[in-house]
Parts: sequence; structure tokens; C-alpha cells
Amino acid sequence: MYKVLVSDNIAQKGIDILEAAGIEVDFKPGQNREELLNSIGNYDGIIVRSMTILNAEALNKAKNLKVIGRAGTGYDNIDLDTATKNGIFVFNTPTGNTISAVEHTLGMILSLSRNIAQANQALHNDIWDRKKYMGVEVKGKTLGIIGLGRIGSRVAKRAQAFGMKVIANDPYLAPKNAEKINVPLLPFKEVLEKSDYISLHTPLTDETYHILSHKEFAIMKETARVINCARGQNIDTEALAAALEKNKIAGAAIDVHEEEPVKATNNPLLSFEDRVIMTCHLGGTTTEAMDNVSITAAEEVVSVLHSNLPESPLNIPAMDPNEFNRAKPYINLVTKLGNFMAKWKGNERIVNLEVEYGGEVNQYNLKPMTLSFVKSILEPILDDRINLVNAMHVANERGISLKESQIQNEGELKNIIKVVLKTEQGEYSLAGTYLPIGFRVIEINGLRIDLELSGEFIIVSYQDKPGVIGKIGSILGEAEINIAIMQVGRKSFGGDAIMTMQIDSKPSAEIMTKIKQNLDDLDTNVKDLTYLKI
Ligand SMILES: NC(=O)c1ccc[n+]([C@@H]2O[C@H](COP(=O)([O-])OP(=O)(O)OC[C@H]3O[C@@H](n4cnc5c(N)ncnc54)[C@H](O)[C@@H]3O)[C@@H](O)[C@H]2O)c1
Ligand SMILES: O=C(O)[C@H](O)COP(=O)(O)O
Repeated sequence: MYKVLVSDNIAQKGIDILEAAGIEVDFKPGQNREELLNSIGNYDGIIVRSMTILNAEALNKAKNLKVIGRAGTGYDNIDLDTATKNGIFVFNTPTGNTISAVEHTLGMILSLSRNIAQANQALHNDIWDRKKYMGVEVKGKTLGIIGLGRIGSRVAKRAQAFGMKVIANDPYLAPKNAEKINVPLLPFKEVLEKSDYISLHTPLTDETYHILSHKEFAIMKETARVINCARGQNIDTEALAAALEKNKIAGAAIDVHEEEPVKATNNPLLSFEDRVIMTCHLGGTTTEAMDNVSITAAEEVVSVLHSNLPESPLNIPAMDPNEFNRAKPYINLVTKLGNFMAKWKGNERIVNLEVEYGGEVNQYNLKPMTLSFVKSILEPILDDRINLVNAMHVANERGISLKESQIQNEGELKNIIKVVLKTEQGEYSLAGTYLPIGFRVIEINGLRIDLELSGEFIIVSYQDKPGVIGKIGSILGEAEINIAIMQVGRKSFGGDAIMTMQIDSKPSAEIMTKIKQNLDDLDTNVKDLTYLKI
């Protein structure tokens, strides 16, 4: 039975989904760090929001962990590199709280403009002061959005409906996406200089850490208002406090904080109660968003534990589930070719792997296929847990390089996948195809054959000579090993040849030695004689 830890608050609907799938759930929001570190090794899956810090210290103790589900968008609390090295799938649920974050941002903009929070607080303190809480209109003002993604673009649309002029900075967005919503993309500095409101909607990255600091506040209008519903560390809090202190800007609305939870001792912004409004990281906290992210996270954890790929993976290439289902035969084909190759030549020191894709397979995202191949090659060789997440990392660590390419498919077959293994001893190739009747090997080391891609095989590489087939046939016959199919491919008369036999039972080591001795007696220059079962 799988065990999943839910270490932050999620909606009950998510827990119900996990339990209905037969998973043992430990629901422990707010558990202390020590408890987490002591128990994390027991779990197959974890669902977190933004409060649980899954850094290297925690993940290196998570020996059984297969999947981390982030019920929400930002995943800066999860050390993706360590998760990847350790073969742990990580996904988020990036669309579930978008609208809530958008609406919260709009609420912050309006509240900041009209002093709603401050006036409310004053009234609760029995103070009626209409003059003090006079506001400004947003109509006709310029809103500068930093990060025009899911949330930023929707904030833009709603602000336009209020009659605001919206400009944005987003170096990673295709300009046509901004054009579609009538938002000019401008250089960062220009957005800061021109805006009356500056709203952050960037993820937390090395580049966006303190994206607003002293230098940036210095070039803003003195009437500018800053809104942060993205990540606390996007703003240098001390610099914002200094800018407010010197009246360099007019105000700020802050939902996310450098240190959470906010306390009087850790946040200088609390002393600007007339010009700063703060919420306790509420952007994604609505009934709807919580249901969305909790349900999706739970469904995805169940799905990943049952060997499916997550829909929004953060450490493997993304593949739409429909596409994944259609591509499954090719993922299976390349995996089977990898298994074949690993059993055939995996005992040699691998230097390079290549995968070539021909025909209709090329309509799919090839990355998951290539990763499946790398995994299938390494899995039988290494003791470590290898999966799609860490396959490339493990290959790199072992100095194995990888090449993926698309090839012209000129034959009658609708699809071909060719895999090439270069080792310190030699180079080997296999090509296969997927047909409605099953998977076939169509080429070994460049020699044409046609074999089902499952069962037990003997492969012999030798120099074409009369007598080889008869000799092997009679040795196997005497040992009562039935040959189901025998095929021989050769480059030319007397040239390199390959014989593959599909057999019904495993030959003993003595039989294999006998075959080798007999072929040596025929002087056939045997380069390879392998039994393998796939
Ligand atoms: N307050 C909340 O509760 C709450 C809720 C949801 C999301 N968030 C935060 O909001 C962030 C954005 O969410 P989203 O769904 O819109 O993500 P998204 O990925 O759709 O959009 C982020 C945008 O930022 C842009 N970007 C990245 N680096 C940038 C840079 N240096 N300068 C300018 N733009 C840059 C990206 O190109 C992208 O378009 C999340 O990462 C999360 O941290 C907060
Ligand atoms: O990135 C997010 O999804 C938001 O910041 C919400 O975070 P939370 O799940 O901790 O509310």
C-alpha cells in the first residue's frame, strides 16, 4: 500500500481521492521540520503547498519518495535538481489558482487606490475620516506588468476593462502573445519609469530575486504603487521600506513576503499602515482554487504512482495525456529496443547512445521516448533506481553522451526507431517498428532481418561460411532446444553475417561453449554469441 504525506492544508476532496485509490494518507499540515525530516523516508508521495520546504536535506532522506505534487503554482520551495537526481517526479497544478490570484491582484489594486483596507481598519477603531482616506481612480492610469504569463495576462485584461493602459515586460514571452491582448512589451526600465501601478507576476528565479530593489524604486514615479502577488523574494523588502520612507513611491500592496509568516519582528512594511496593505499569502486561497489544486494534485499523485506521467511535470518533458496515449506504442517500442540492447551489449562500457526516429513517430514529442530508451538501457545495468526523471542525469554522470535525430523513412514501414550503442569495444545497432500485429526487429547491426521483439534469442555475428546454420541447428536439436525461427542476414557472400534464432528454452552455458567451439572449428571468425531473453 502506498503512503502519501499531505504536509500543507489542502481541500478534503483531494484527501478523499487519495484514500479512494487505496492510499494511506498522513494529513499533517503545519508539522514541524524535525518531524518531517524524521518521517519523510516512509512516504511514496508528498503533496505540498508553499509552506513545506523540500530542499536537499529533506529530499536526500526521502528514500522511498516517487512523486511530489505541488498543489498550486510556484514551486520555489522544492529543490528540483535534487528531486531529479533522486528520480522523484515533481509536478505542479499551475492553472488551478490562476483566476484567484488574478482577482486578488485586482482587489489589491483597487483597495490600494481607494484606501479600502485602511478606512475599514479606522472604522473598526471608531474613526470616521473621509478626508484622510481620499483615493485615486485607476481609469486612465498606466499599469506595468512584470511577467505576462497566465496571471499577468489575465490581470492585464481586467485592468483594461477598468480603462487602464497596460504595458508589460516579459523577456521570455513571444511578442505575438502580448499583441493579442493589446499589451506593448517594453524594456524593464521603461515599464518602471512609465507606470502608475507596477504589478509583479514572475516566478521566483535567480533572475527575479529582488527584481525590485533600491535602483528600481529610484526610477519609479513618486506616485507609483507596487503590487506583489507573485513571490516575496521578488522584492527587496528593506529597499521597499526605504523607498516608502523617503516618499520615492506612493504605496504598496503585498500578498507574498520574504519571510512568511509575517511578524512585527521580521517585516519593516508593517510600520507603513497608511500606504501599505498586506495580506497573508491569500492569492490562491479561495474555495474554488483550493478545490481545483487539491483535486488535481491528488489525481496526479495517484496516476504517477500507477506509472503514468504527470500532466504538468516540472522535471521531465511535458506530454499531453492524449498524445502520451497515442505515442505509447512507440514508447514501448523504444523501451523494448533498449531492453534488447542492454541484455545484448549492456555488459560493455557504454560511451554513447543514439536514437533515430523515422516516419509517423516524428509527430510526437520525442523527448519522453528518448528518455525511455536511456532508462531501459541503464536500468538492468545499475542497481540505482532509474526512471524518466533521472535517466539523463545518471547517463551524464557516467559520461554517456546522447544523440537524438529524425531520419527519412523511405521504405514501406510507417514508423522506424533505430537505436545505436557505442561502447569501448564496438558499435551496435538495432532497428524496430511497431505494426498492428506487434513489435518487430527489422535490422541488427545494419543487416536486414524480421523478428518478433519478444522471447528468447541466440544472436551470432560471424563471417559468412557454409555449414554454420547446420552446425548450430544440430547442436541445439541434440540439446532438445526447439528453434522457433531462424534468420540470417549478411552483407555479401562471405562477408559479415548475423544469425538470430528465436528459441523455446534457454541453452546451458555448456551448449553455448559447444556452439562457439564448433564455429571456431569452421573458422567463421565469431565476433558475438549471445543468448538473451526479452
Ligand atoms: N499569491 C499567490 O497566492 C499566488 C498564486 C498563484 C501564483 N503565484 C505566483 O505567481 C507566479 C506566476 O504565475 P503564472 O501562473 O502567471 O506563471 P506563468 O509561468 O504563466 O507566468 C510567469 C511569467 O513570468 C515571465 N518571466 C519569467 N522571468 C521573468 C523576468 N525575469 N522578467 C519578466 N518576466 C519574466 C515568464 O516568461 C512568464 O510569462 C507563480 O510562479 C507564483 O510564484 C502566487
Ligand atoms: O504559487 C502558488 O500557487 C501560490 O503562491 C499559492 O501558494 P499556497 O498554495 O501556499 O497558497
